[in-house]
Amino acid sequence: MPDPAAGAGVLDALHQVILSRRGADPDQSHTARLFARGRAKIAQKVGEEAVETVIEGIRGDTDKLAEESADLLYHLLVLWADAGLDPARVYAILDGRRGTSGIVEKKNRKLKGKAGEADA
Ligand SMILES: N=c1c2ncn([C@@H]3O[C@H](COP(=O)(O)OP(=O)(O)OP(=O)(O)O)[C@@H](O)[C@H]3O)c2ncn1[C@@H]1O[C@H](COP(=O)(O)O)[C@@H](O)[C@H]1O
Repeated sequence: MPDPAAGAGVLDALHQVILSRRGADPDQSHTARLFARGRAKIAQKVGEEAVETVIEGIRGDTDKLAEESADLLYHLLVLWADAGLDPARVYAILDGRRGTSGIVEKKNRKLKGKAGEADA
């Protein structure tokens, strides 16, 4: 039964389940099947789910957008696990950006790029 009050902790719980599927039977676990098919296939699935999410976002059906977003997040977590990326690193990056406007961040990135060109 889905918990309507479930928060982002769901992602941590899912990450743990995904890690537990490494080396599991691909006939019993979809995650194990993805791991067995390899990084390129997992990445392809992330791309497909991203496109489906974009389509539902444009259509504006929030039920379908929520479903596709869940598929996207699941496959993204599988990709992170396969690549050995701890989700905490992504969360730390997001957390580090808190309070910095995206517009300011983009300007700083451009300035850093120009400084790098001048150094070269
Ligand atoms: N959140 C998900 C989740 N979201 C989507 N999917 C599966 O992803 C698959 C997507 O189907 P598609 O036809 O798009 O992809 P495909 O079967 O790889 O086929 P092709 O693209 O190759 O044609 C479906 O089988 C979905 O069930 C998921 N499978 C698992 N989880 C979570 O992972 C946990 C562990 O699952 P298992 O590893 O299967 O035990 C589950 O308890 C869930 O919490």
